[in-house]
Amino acid sequence: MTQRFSFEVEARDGRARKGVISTPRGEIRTPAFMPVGTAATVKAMMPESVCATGADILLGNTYHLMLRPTAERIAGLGGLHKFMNWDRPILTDSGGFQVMSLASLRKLTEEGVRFASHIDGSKHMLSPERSMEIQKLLGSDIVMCFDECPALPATDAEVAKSMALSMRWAQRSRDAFGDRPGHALFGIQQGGVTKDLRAESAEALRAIEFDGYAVGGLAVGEGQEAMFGVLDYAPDMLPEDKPRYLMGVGKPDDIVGAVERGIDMMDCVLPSRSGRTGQGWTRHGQVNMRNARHKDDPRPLDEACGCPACRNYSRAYLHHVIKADEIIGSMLLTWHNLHYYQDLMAGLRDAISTGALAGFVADFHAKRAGGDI
Ligand SMILES: CNc1nc2c(CCNCC3CCCC3)c3nc(N)[nH]c(=O)c3cc2[nH]1
Repeated sequence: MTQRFSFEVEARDGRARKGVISTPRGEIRTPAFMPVGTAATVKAMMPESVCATGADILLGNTYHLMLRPTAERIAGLGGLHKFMNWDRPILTDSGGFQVMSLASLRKLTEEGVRFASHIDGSKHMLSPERSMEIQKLLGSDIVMCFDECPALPATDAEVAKSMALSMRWAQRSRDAFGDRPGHALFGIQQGGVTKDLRAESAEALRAIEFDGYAVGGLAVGEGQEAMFGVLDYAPDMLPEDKPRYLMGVGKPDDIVGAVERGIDMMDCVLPSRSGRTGQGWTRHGQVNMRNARHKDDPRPLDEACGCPACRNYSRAYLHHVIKADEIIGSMLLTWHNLHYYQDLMAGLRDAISTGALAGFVADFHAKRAGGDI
């Protein structure tokens, strides 16, 4: 087991890369999908179940954990890994994005963001320095810079101003992070959908030097076409030998398109959140298990899936427990969705290592019937 953080690209197919990130807490096979564990739990999943789906790393959340139970309490109890019984790598987001989407009474200044908790209205402040301190208290293996993600629609001037602030915050994050062997700090590229601003942001981050680089500021409502338009150039502006993390993405077809464009890591609440609402994601497309047509269907959700839900239960049963709002409904569909996402990542990794990505992608799209199946 290494005491350092490192990334090795093992194979390429076009712009896509297959590789491995080595950390003191274990290896991360890339391209990787990272399940989201916002409040120190991947909702409806035991940690051993998350591991069984094939996930090498999960996400924690500075914003939620600083409010409840607080980072100091988690540190006092041995850190986030021990607290949530997950001894593999954890990446934590820096909190800025969640403040802007969840908190109220927000005041943004050069210093940082003052806000009121969405839980109890108490007053808090996040800054690059405070975010680094919280992520250190949590003990996360991959720390994200404290940044500002502009809400769309935004003018070029607003995007430029926000990106410049994020780059100053990136320097302050780097300075506050210090030297923590075995722990990584990732910079976050901003710049909206404007190529010149994306280039300026990439140059600013290169000059500061990070262990990995995220493409931020996307999946905020711009749509897949505009997102792919940015991914047609933005990842290649970032250092080729470091991991590239596309934040907040996405649906299965978003993931396939992002991997084709050189992305190595992704996270999204979709498979877990939609699992709780009865949405199943399969190789043939999306299935709404609340639909009455499943009432008498003895078949599994996905014949070709090896997850516990598909091995041991019928669509009729899944439909019943979802409609009855039984807890096992969320458990089974979340498990299935996370298992499917990891199956997809394993397929992408295999395809890249055998130079067969184009065929894999063609087959992926051919299998997906339109609409519900
Ligand atoms: C869903 N779309 C989207 N998400 C973005 C996120 C959040 C990624 N997911 C984090 C987990 C979710 C809760 C706990 C951690 C972004 N985060 C940052 N810091 N910066 C972005 O530009 C940024 C941009 C994002 N776009």
